[in-house]
Amino acid sequence: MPPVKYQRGDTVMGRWPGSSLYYEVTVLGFDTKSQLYTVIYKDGTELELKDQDIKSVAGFQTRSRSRSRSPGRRRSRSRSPARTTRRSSSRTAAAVAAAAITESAPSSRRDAKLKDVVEVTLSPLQTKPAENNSNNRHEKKEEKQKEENNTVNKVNEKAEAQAEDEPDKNQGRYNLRRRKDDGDAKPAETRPEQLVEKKGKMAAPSATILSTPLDFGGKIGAYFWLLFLPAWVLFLVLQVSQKDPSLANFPPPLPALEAYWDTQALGFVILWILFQALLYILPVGKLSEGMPLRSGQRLKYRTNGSFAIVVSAVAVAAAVHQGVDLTYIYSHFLQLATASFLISVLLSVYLYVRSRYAAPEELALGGNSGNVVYDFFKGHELNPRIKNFDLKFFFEMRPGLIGWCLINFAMALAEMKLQGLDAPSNSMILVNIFQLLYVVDGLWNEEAILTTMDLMHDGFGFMLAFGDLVWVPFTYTMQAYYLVTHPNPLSLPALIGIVILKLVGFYIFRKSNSEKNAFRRNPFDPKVSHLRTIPTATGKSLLVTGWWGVVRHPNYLGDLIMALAWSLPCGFSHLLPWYYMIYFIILLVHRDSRDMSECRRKYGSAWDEYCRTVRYRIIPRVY
Ligand SMILES: NC(=O)C1=CN([C@@H]2O[C@H](COP(=O)(O)OP(=O)(O)OC[C@H]3O[C@@H](n4cnc5c(N)ncnc54)[C@H](OP(=O)(O)O)[C@@H]3O)[C@@H](O)[C@H]2O)C=CC1
Ligand SMILES: CC(C)CCC[C@@H](C)[C@H]1CC=C2C3=C(CC[C@@]21C)[C@@]1(C)CC[C@H](O)C(C)(C)[C@@H]1CC3
Repeated sequence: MPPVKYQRGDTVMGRWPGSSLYYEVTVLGFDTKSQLYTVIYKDGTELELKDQDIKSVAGFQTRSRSRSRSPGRRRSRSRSPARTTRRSSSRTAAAVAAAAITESAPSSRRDAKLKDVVEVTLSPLQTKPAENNSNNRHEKKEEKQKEENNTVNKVNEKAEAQAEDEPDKNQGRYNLRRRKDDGDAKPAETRPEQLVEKKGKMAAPSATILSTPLDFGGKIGAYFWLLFLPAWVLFLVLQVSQKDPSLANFPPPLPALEAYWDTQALGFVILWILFQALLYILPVGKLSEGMPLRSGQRLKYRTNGSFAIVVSAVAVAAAVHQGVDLTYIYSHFLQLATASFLISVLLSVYLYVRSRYAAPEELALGGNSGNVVYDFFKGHELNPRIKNFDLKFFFEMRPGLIGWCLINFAMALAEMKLQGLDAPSNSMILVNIFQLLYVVDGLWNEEAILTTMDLMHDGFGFMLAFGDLVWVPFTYTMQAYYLVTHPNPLSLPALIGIVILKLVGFYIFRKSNSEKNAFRRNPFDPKVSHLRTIPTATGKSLLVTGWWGVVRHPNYLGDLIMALAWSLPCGFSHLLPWYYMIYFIILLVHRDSRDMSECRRKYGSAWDEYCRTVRYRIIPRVY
């Protein structure tokens, strides 16, 4: 094995893909497996380069002073992938990297240019594992399509682009591998000392595993959240079960210890999860491909969520028909929550233990700090699987999500029973239908979850396990639970107004999520190919018109409008049914800033350009 020439933190000259230009870069790490250096350009763009595409700074500085080309000339040789419009061209990745220096010339500059061209053209295709061949073909096609898509959008640049097209078209052939763009976001502003270096158990001896900066208050924060989140759910469950759940009755009295436990409740939760697991593994429905991983691999997911919810609904209806009293869920809410919590803890422990044996490329960079508690909380392994059974996907989309609808339905039955009604109240019907629509839509468009942050970037640990099994089913049902004993009759105009609000929110949410998903899957898709984009150095582009040109997270806007429509049917007597709305604002604002810094790290100046073009984050002209 050749020695590792450059060390983490070294400043060297890295070739810009598809050109003979070299820029000053900092080495972030070396992957012994792929034999590639991860380097960061001055504008924050990260790429993976081969050893022969890196040169020491010393030789360059002397030569470049006498031989630097004019920017115009430089541009005609190489088009920065992070450039789309004339306006942006001066600021983008390569251009911003102040230290752009032309290729060193061993004897004469012409020879050097020639040498470069030959070097690049003859560079062999990067060979990938045989089992990925079809995927690779797909990826290449997709990349080509992306490139074409970008070219179509660059109206102002047509002439310039023509002259520059060749290097980009050939990019797939160069051995200058692009930094993969799935989950390997590393901090643009990261200086080597900020990077966490860790040797994975199964890693080759010198493999450097990078981790993104800590989130959620770091290591101390992880302790806090581990204690706070279960305590908060307990508080909500106890508070909502009070006759008067107002803040005047805070804190709710703690029940005796034995009141938390019911073995039958644990049995029901386990049965429910197993039932959902059975539906998930049935060879029914589509097999969808996830986004490319750091290893280049694309996982396959069984996206049969609609099938699962339909079968679940039939099973529940059959059970009710057979005389099963679903109001048990209402009367044993605390015990069911405790049982689910226990399962989420056991699941998280299992996930953490198995993650210790995972290969480095299987780890989530966000949960790879080296601190046991933080990594346990945030999720260490990106896509834990038992054979083809994807644990993160399954738990995020099935038992808790479908369980949420089951609990809401049980609350409607409990309302009828306790209030002596023949049918649920209007408010209860609205809450049930609205949230059912949300879940059914999520399952119907299950494939779209594969391009969300959780699936692409976040590891599977306590946060998501608890979120999926406890948080979603036992706190998202707060409105329905509240309505069981706190009726809130709605006037017809109020009802119509709330329905309209929900539909508006749903429209924005669905359209924007589908637009991004369609674009990420195939930028050449006629549904999205007319949209303008900003290319980035990773090969992915960013939408700047359509929904993603209105605000940076149009899907969050739609989701928040829907959340408002879920709380309104409960009226204004108490704060508790508004809990979801308040929590959701905090969650989405935090998620937005997490995503902002991830994208800044991934896309460098292309992201800045996007933010300059699309100025507001979630609410147009407000935030
Ligand atoms: N009910 C609930 O409890 C929750 C619901 N949600 C909902 O789930 C859905 C998914 O949300 P979430 O996973 O947070 O994030 P998004 O689906 O918004 O995904 C963000 C990613 O989209 C890509 N992206 C960002 N901007 C652009 C652009 N201009 N063009 C193309 N791609 C872009 C980036 O990934 P890349 O470039 O790498 O592809 C970015 O990391 C949302 O609708 C949200 O409201 C989320 C959390 C909780
Ligand atoms: C416990 C923590 C404080 C927070 C945990 C957050 C999780 C509960 C959420 C993170 C992202 C989620 C998504 C959905 C449910 C909530 C969690 C898991 C989602 C499946 C709901 C249905 C939607 O249609 C969706 C877009 C598929 C959602 C994806 C994100």
